Amino acid sequence: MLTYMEVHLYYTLPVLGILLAILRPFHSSQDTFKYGFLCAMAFSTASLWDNYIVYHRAWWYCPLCVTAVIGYVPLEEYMFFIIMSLMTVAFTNLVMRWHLPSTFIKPDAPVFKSIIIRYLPIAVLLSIGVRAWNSAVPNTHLFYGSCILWYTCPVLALLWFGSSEYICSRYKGVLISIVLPTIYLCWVDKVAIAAGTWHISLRTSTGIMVAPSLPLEEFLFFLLINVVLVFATCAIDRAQAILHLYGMNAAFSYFSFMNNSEHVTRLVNLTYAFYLSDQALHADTFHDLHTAWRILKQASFSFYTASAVFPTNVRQDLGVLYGFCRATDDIADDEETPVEQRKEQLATVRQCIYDMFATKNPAALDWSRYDLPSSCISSLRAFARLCAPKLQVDAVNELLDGYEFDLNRSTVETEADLECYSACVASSVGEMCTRLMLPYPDSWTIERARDMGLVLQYTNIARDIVTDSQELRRCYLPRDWLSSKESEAMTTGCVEELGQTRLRSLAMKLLVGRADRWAGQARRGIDRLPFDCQGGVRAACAVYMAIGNELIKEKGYPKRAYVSTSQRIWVVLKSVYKTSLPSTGFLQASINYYNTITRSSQKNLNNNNNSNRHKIMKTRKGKQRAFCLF
Ligand SMILES: CC(C)=CCC/C(C)=C/CC/C(C)=C/CC/C(C)=C/[C@@H]1[C@@H](COP(=O)(O)OP(=O)(O)O)[C@]1(C)CC/C=C(\C)CC/C=C(\C)CCC=C(C)C
Repeated sequence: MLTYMEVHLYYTLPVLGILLAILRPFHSSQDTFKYGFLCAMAFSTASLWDNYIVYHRAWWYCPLCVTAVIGYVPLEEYMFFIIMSLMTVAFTNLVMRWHLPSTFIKPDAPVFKSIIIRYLPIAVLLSIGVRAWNSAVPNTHLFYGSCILWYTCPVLALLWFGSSEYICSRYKGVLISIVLPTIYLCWVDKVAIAAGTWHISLRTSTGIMVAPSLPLEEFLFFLLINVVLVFATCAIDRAQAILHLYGMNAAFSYFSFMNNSEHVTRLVNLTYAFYLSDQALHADTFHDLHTAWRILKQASFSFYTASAVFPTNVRQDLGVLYGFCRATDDIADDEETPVEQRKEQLATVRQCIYDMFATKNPAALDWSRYDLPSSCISSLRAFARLCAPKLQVDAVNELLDGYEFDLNRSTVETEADLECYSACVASSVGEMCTRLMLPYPDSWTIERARDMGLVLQYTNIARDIVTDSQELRRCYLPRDWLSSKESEAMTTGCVEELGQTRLRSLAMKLLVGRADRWAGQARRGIDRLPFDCQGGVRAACAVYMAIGNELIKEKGYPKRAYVSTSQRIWVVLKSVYKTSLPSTGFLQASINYYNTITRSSQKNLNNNNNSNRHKIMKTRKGKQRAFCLF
């Protein structure tokens, strides 16, 4: 015999535990609201419904298999409402969280098609619900099945009203999220019925079996309840995305809303966003967001991969910030556009930023005033809407100063110049990222974020020594690290003249000799970020650091160190689950490199480099400080 509690202990709770463990690092306050709201709705409605059908003997349980009965229903059944809701919603999150909800909202879809998609199924569902209500006569064969239909169809009609197009856009994820939990729960049901834990009355059901010991009504129950849960998850994701995009960012501590009318307002906003059809939303708002998101997806697989780990709202903001940074960086870097024109465009961006931070409603600027490429205007509009209200203008202007340094092809003469340039283009980004994640960051945390920017920028430069020279005729290495002949080779694209060993030593000087100064302290800053953002930042930075790791593991010096997709995903998962990170490999690679260069003859290196490198390495003799980011 199998008790109902054993059904939970052997079949439902282990699966739920595994799902929640997998999702733990990705859990956000939005998820807390989703789980809490859907469990509360499922528990409250299912408790009443289940007591009604057990009262009419549609199914019953073996008295020896339950620990207690509340009303007409066993305690374990009430537990099942919560467990099933959590299981299906968690699985849906696992399947669908990797794509940004806003990218599935399409305000420019044809209105007529939208009306048909939205209202025709609603009419069908409501008519089924009414007919089922009339057919649900106790002690008849249609009673149980009809009760399932009148319980679920009206809810499905409501959910379809609030998210039909979104669900259609995500049909693959929706189908997977419905089918797999349904199959599993039907199997558990079959096992329990075969074991005699509970029994479905033939008096109130059709007697049609979908599989041995699995009545049609049970299959219908699990299928439709899972459809409700998945549709509800989609509806909440869509509504939250709309709220965030329109600045009505719903704080998800709804459970405290009783003592704060602001949260009631936000709950009302969430309901209003649920009610809005895609066509009622501004097409430009979503077009700008999709443009920024496409820039991230196409320009940096490292950051795009890592972005999937962040909570949805933060992910969206970081993606828009990336789109702004990339679109404006491309203005400075676009060699096909005359320098003077690029300088004018950069001045226009500065003016736009000035206007943006000078007004209370940055999204309402007159964008026709700014003569910039359309993708740049889109990125700026999305930036104005989602990022500007949370940022300080100084960091944005600092970034533009870095672009101006590049545009003027200013040279990096000393390490101080390199650090200053890197602070402009990377520390500013670290500061902006932090302000998007942490509404009121303290100055210490901001400084650590700025340090992290330096770490990534130095990695970037170490990776791009060859491509910067060959493609941009640029050299970001301090001139006082190089001989005049080497500087000449770098700025004329003849970087290969330096030789592999020299290039490696320069890269190592950047990574192990400089970047690691900031890496350790930057790490402590991550602990100050919101918990649901820490994994993402660790992942974003670790993916980037893996580039440096690859650089050091190479025998020669690669044209551009590359981390494979599978390796990026592995690094992200390692970072997120907080196991040992690439720095272990990085540490080992640095130790190997140190042993190699101290053991092997250094005759082929010039004296200048020798003294510098030995000076750097001497400080580490016996205590190989590696580039330990985490
Ligand atoms: C997860 C996610 C989407 C993060 C977005 C981060 C972001 C907004 C990056 C902007 C990158 C960018 C294009 C900046 C313009 C200037 C520039 C090129 C900077 C260099 C970046 C290289 O980016 P990418 O690899 O895409 O470009 P290339 O292919 O090399 O041309 C930089 C190396 C700077 C990157 C600096 C950061 C991302 C800041 C890191 C700091 C944090 C995330 C803050 C951490 C917080 C604490 C408290 C430690």
